[in-house]
Amino acid sequence: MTGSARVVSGKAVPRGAFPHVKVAGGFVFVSGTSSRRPDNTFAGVSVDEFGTTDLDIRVQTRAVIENIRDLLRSVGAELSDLVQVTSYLVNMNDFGGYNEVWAEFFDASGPTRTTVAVHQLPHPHLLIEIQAVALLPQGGQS
Ligand SMILES: O=C(O)C/C=C/C(=O)C(=O)O
Repeated sequence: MTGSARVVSGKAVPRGAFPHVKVAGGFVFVSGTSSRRPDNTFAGVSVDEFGTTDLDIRVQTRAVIENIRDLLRSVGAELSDLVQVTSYLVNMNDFGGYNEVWAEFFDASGPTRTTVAVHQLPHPHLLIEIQAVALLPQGGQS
């Protein structure tokens, strides 16, 4: 297969036969990433004793970006190396909270971005998933 693919230890295991990251042609391709933790719980999700579920777009967005940061670091790249991002929201009413947290990490010199709403993500507690491409810096692990 083309490129160098990695499943990164210490991160939530992919829920299918695909890697977290693939380095190819000098770029790092990051698979769709959620707020899922290594123990398969989710940041930004709380359920009370009655089963009432609270989903927090700000917490989920921050966790997704931090998960992508960790995946990039596994090959020697950083968030500042991102060149293109696609974000998937299940509800565009979350756009404001998502955008607010985004701006804690990036400004208009950062990656190009496209945000779309999708019908569903791979778990009902997910509000957001992000897929990204970074330029592998000199000294990164291809
Ligand atoms: O890994 C997750 O929690 C969410 C992302 C899943 C995918 O994008 C996928 O399985 O293709």
